[in-house]
Amino acid sequence: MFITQPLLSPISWTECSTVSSNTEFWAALVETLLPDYVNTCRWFAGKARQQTGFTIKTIHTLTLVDNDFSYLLVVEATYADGEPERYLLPLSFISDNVAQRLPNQLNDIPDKGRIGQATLGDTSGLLVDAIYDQRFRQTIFSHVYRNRVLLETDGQLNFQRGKGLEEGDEDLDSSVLPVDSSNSAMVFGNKYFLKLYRKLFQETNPEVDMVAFLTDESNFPHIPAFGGSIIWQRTNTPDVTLGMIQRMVPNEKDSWMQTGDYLNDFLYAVPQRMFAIREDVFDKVELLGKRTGELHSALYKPDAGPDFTPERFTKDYRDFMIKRLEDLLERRYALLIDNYTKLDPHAQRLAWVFMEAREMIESFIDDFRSRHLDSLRIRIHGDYHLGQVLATGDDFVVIDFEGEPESTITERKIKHSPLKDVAGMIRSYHYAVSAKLFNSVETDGLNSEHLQRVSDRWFYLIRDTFLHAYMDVFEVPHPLFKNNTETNYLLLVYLLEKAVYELGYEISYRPSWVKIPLKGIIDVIREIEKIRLSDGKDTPDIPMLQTALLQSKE
Ligand SMILES: Nc1ncnc2c1ncn2[C@@H]1O[C@H](COP(=O)(O)OP(=O)(O)O)[C@@H](O)[C@H]1O
Ligand SMILES: O=P(O)(O)O[C@H]1O[C@H](CO)[C@@H](O[C@H]2O[C@H](CO)[C@@H](O)[C@H](O)[C@H]2O)[C@H](O)[C@H]1O
Repeated sequence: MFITQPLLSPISWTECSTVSSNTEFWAALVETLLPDYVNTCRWFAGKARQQTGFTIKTIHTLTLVDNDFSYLLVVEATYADGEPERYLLPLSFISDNVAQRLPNQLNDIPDKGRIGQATLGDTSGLLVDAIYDQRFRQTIFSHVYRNRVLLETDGQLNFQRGKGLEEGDEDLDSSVLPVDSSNSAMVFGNKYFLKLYRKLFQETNPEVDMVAFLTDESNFPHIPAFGGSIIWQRTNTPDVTLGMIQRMVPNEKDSWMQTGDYLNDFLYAVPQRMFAIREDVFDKVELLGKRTGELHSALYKPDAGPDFTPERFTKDYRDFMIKRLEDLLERRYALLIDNYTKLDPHAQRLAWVFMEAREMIESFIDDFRSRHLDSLRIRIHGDYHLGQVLATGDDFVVIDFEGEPESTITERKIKHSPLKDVAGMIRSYHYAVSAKLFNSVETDGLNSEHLQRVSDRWFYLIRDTFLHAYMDVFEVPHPLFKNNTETNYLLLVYLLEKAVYELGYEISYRPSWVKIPLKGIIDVIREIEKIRLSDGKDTPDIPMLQTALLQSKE
C-alpha cells in the first residue's frame, strides 16, 4: 500500500453508486490512489505501456449481506499508443465501524488488497479490493446459487447457476486463493472455485464457451465441472462475462510445480556429472501427452455448429496468422531494443542472434501464405502450459480456457491447429528445465555451455516423450494431422509464435527470464535454417545464422 493523504469526500460511501452521484470522489480516486494501486496488481496487463490515464466507465452496485455496499467498477485504462483496455475492480469500503464490528475482516486483508485510506462523509476507513471482503464474496456466491438477476438502468447483472453447484451449498466459508495470475480466484468451502475476470471484453469469455462445450457436448472428464457464471447483459450490446464458478479440484499442485519437483532429482545429479531421470517422470509426461490428445479429440466434432466445426487453413486464417506473427515480431524487436541494456550478457548475446535472424524469420513466415496444407483447425485451449494443468495425484485436470492474456477476445475464439497447444506445452517443458538449471545454487559456477547441453538433453527427451504419447491418441492420417511434413512444419510455426509471445511477457514481467524464450526462438531459427538448406532455398540475400555469437565469452 502507498502512504498518501486520505481521499476526502463530503459524500458518504452509500451515495457513491454512480459516477455522476459523486464525480469529484471518483475523479480523485482515478487520479490519485488508483494508478499506483493498479500498477502493483499482477492482473493489470498495461504496466509496460505508456499510460495516459484511467476513467471509471460503469459502476455496478452490490448490496451486501449487512446492507452495506460494494461497487464493481469498470475502469478504462488509456495508453499513448494502441487500444484502451477495460478492467474490473470490485471495491469495498471498510469503515472504522465495520472494522470494529468485524476485526478479522480488516486484519485478513493483505497489503496487495489495500488501495488507500478515505474519509467519506463523516466516516473514515480503508478502500480495498472487494475480493478481500468476506461479505462481498458471500454475496456474489449466493447470487449465483439463487440465479439472481440484478436490474440496472442500462441492462442487468445475471448470476447463472450451473449444473456443478449443489443444493445446500449457499453459505460456505470463503477465502482468496493466494496465487498471482491474470484474474482473481476465490474458494468456497474448499468445494468451489470462483474466478473473477479482470480484463473485460465486449463478448462472452471464451472460457465459458469452452467449458460448456467440453462438459455438455463432449463429456470430457478432465476439466472441473461448471458451477455458474456472472454476466453483464445489455440490449444491443454483446454480453460481458465477469466471473465463472467451477468445482474445486483437489490437487497437490499444478504440473509446473510437479515438474519442478521431478527436476530436483535431475538438478542434484548435474554437479556429479550424472544424467538422472526417474521412470515415473516419463510416465507422467506420457499421461499428459495422452490427456492433451484426448482434449483435442473431444474438441474435434465435424458437425459442432459454427463456433466449433473444424475448418481448413483458409486465406483469411493465413492472413491473420501472418499479420499476428509480423506484429508480434515488430513489437518484440522494439521492446528488446528498448530494454537491451537491462539484459544480462547471456541474454544480450541471444538477443543479437534473434535480431540478426530477422530476415530469415520473415521469409519463413511469408512461406505460410502459400504452403499447401490439408490439416484442419479447431477451437483449442490457447494458452496451454504446465501451470494450466492440475496434478490430481495419478491424473491431470486442465484449467484456464480463457486464452492468451494479450489477445483480444475475438482472436481467442479463432480456430487453430491443435499443434498450437502442443507447442505451448513443449515450450513449458523448456521453461521448466531452463528455470531450474539456470536459477539454482546447485549449479552456480558450473560452465554455462555444459549446463545448456544438459538442459537441452533433458528437454529433447521429454519433448519427444510428450509428442509420441500425444500423437498415439490419433490414427494418423487424421483430419487434424494430414502428414508428418505438415505436422512438423505447423509445430515449428506455433513454436515460433509462442516463444516470440513469451519474449514480450518476460520483458514485461520477469526480465531475468528473458533468455528462456530467446533460446526457444533460436532453436526454431536453427530448424528453419535446416529446412532452407535441405530445400536448396539458401538464397545469398538472406544471411546464415551467426552461431558464433552464441559462444560464451565468460
Ligand atoms: N477448478 C479449480 N480447482 C482448484 N484450483 C484451481 C481451479 N482452477 C484454478 N485453480 C487454481 O487457481 C490458479 C489460477 O487459476 P487460472 O484459471 O489459471 O486463473 P487465471 O485466469 O488467473 O490465470 C491455478 O493456477 C490453480 O492453482
Ligand atoms: O497467466 P496465465 O496463466 O494465463 O499465462 C501467462 O503467464 C504465464 C506465467 O505464469 C506465462 O507462461 C510462461 O511461463 C510459464 C512458467 O511460469 C511457462 O510454463 C510457460 O511455458 C510460459 O509461456 C504465459 O505465457 C502467460 O500467457
